[in-house]
Amino acid sequence: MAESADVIVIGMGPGGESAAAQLARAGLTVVGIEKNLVGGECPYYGCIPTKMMIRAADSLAEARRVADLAGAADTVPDFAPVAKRIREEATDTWDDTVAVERFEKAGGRLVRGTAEVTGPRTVRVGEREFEAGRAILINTGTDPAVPPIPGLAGTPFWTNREAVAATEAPESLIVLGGGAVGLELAQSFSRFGTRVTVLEALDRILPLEEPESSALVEDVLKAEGLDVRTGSAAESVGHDGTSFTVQAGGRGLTAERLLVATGRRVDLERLGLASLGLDTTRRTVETDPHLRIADGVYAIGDITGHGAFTHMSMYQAGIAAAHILGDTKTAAEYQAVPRVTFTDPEVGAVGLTEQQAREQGLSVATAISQIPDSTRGWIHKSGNRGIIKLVADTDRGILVGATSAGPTGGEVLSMLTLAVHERTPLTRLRQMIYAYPTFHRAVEDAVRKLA
Ligand SMILES: Cc1cc2nc3c(=O)[nH]c(=O)nc-3n(C[C@H](O)[C@H](O)[C@H](O)COP(=O)(O)OP(=O)(O)OC[C@H]3O[C@@H](n4cnc5c(N)ncnc54)[C@H](O)[C@@H]3O)c2cc1C
Ligand SMILES: NC(=O)c1ccc[n+]([C@@H]2O[C@H](COP(=O)([O-])OP(=O)(O)OC[C@H]3O[C@@H](n4cnc5c(N)ncnc54)[C@H](O)[C@@H]3O)[C@@H](O)[C@H]2O)c1
Repeated sequence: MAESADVIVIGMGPGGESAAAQLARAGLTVVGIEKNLVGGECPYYGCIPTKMMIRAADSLAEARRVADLAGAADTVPDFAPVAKRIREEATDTWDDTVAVERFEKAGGRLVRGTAEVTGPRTVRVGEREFEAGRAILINTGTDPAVPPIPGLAGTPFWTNREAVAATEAPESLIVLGGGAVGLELAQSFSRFGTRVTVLEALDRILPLEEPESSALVEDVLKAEGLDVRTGSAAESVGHDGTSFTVQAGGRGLTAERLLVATGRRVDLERLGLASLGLDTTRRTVETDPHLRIADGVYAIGDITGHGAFTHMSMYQAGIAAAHILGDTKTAAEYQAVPRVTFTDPEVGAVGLTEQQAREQGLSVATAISQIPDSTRGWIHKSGNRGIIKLVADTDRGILVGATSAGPTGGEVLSMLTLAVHERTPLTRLRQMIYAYPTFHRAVEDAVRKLA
């Protein structure tokens, strides 16, 4: 006989966990189904452990800047404290007991296993059947995509999941993919002494961001000694028991480790979405403004295709949970989706890129200011590379997109996110007071240039 609950949450990623707890606290009976770890990719294999690596790697880079600014500092990189932090503070050695207890304390019931949707109100986990009285909420996220490169399958390559479990920095590393995962890990390991090569198939790294951001980060990485090759897809991979060999662009590269960071994949077929009459060959599911993919079935997070970020998953969780609880007014808005790639310099961006704005037929004006030309950037000196780029819709007199790359670029982004979100008139941005000497004063410079 089917076990019943008001709401069944499939996949307890950041958004699933949050929505499930909200709904349980509101008094609904909630079953959360998770096949691996409650909390999902972000705390155990993604955001948190990688940002711990970045924090440590950046401290090494900052110490190396002492020579330019304040005398001398010797650094002796040691990966052991990072590995220890990731195990003990971030992941409890990949144990989710604390998260499970938190969910149960909120009133939820956790079921371990792989769930499959079998109908608009029914879910199967192995031999067990579940029936949802009110809703099914899907938050199953993504897995690393592994390209079909000859020789790759069967080798002991890393994805982000193995990379964050490293106990030492490898002597050498080849990174396939110059997106956020590849670059954050490439720069971190390099700062610990790893010899790093990045192979990006397209003609620039960070291809989803502004070309100026791609050029900036490529420049900085190369100056730090990373070998960054764009327009360079791996043709074959080999492993001799000790090291990897990668053929790319007619040349052979060798390294102790290989990191595959070439994007993510979803399997809507295995999730059973055909039972809802949905097309399971797609890479994402189509949601309505309340995150419904069918009557009474909600989807949130990476699988919705609105940005594979924890903040998106959490944002959508709030809207879906509210709708399940009867709030039919609050709807998802996506005109100001912020994102930050935590390289040094950080690349923050919100809304549309210039190319996206032009493709939408907007009447576009752009302006760029250089962080080193700002007073704060000039004072900062070492490690001051960065830009502010604004993308305006001149018909409406508002910003539709912006990039904030530089030291604390992700933090400076906040005011630009607010401006895009609130559609603040450019005239008002011109009239506001920007504190001196901050990095965000470079925004004022760019706003003036737009005029
Ligand atoms: C290396 C790395 C670094 C990242 N850094 C950042 C960052 O700094 N900032 C940021 O915002 N984002 C970052 N991300 C992205 C972020 O991790 C994801 O966007 C975030 O985890 C939200 O994903 P999600 O909610 O869709 O679900 P996920 O976190 O992917 O969780 C989905 C859960 O569902 C479970 N599941 C899947 N299928 C089933 C099933 N059939 N039955 C039961 N359970 C199932 C999985 O086991 C998993 O626990 C990073 C990602 C990576 C890989
Ligand atoms: N700071 C953050 O918020 C953060 C950090 C990491 C990941 N994420 C999220 O996780 C998702 C996955 O990140 P990702 O970096 O794996 O994916 P991505 O899609 O951002 O980048 C993958 C890169 O690999 C390249 N590529 C694809 N196939 C290749 C091949 N065979 N050889 C060489 N290059 C190849 C692509 O052109 C692309 O540039 C992203 O969508 C991102 O939103 C976010």
